[in-house]
Amino acid sequence: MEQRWRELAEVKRELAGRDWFPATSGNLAIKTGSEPLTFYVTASGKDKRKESSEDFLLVDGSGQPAEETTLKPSAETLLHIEVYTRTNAGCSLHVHTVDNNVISELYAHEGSITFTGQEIIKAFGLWEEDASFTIPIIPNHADIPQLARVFGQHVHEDAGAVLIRNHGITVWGRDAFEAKKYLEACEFLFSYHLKLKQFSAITIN
Ligand SMILES: CSC[C@@H](O)[C@@H](O)C(=O)COP(=O)(O)O
Ligand SMILES: [Zn+2]
Repeated sequence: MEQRWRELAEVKRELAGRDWFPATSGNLAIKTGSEPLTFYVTASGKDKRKESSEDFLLVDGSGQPAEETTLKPSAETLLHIEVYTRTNAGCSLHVHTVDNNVISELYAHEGSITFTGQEIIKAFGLWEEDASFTIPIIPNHADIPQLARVFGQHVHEDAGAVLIRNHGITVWGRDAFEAKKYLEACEFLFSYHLKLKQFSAITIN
């Protein structure tokens, strides 16, 4: 089987092991060609914890299947297209977790959340002692083309992350390794932040 398929299957297996695909949520993509754009994306509506030869399908730059298939591309394929048309990223990952949903709700009114003073920020390639990492938070538009347009306004670098309010996070990187590293660092920061908030509240009250 093709190398890119195997890489994406490996990422999917690891994220499933973390239980980051509740209730069929989540979708993953990996670029296979740039001119013209083609990428593998998860098939829509499946339990992403399960593994099969029908987990991914190849799509083109408009999100249509690039080969004969009965599979439907992820409902959120347009977001992955934003990543691949605006940057040189090679892999994009979207997961729903309780932590990323709670963080997105808590900081939605600010439009972003910024982390600083944490060693794990180095995972984003930020090595200075006072480095900070900001993740934009966008509204969860039901209309996917509109969601993709708003999402695309925050996609500038080859690696990055955007939270969708009470929905989930989409993270991308130059390759599968970097995208997964970013995702794990984001979820680490969310979990840390929520725990700290909870313990601080208990101590104060
Ligand atoms: C029940 S999960 C909600 C879905 O609408 C969506 O947000 C999601 O992440 C999975 O959609 P999919 O079409 O399977 O890629
Ligand atoms: Zn989703």
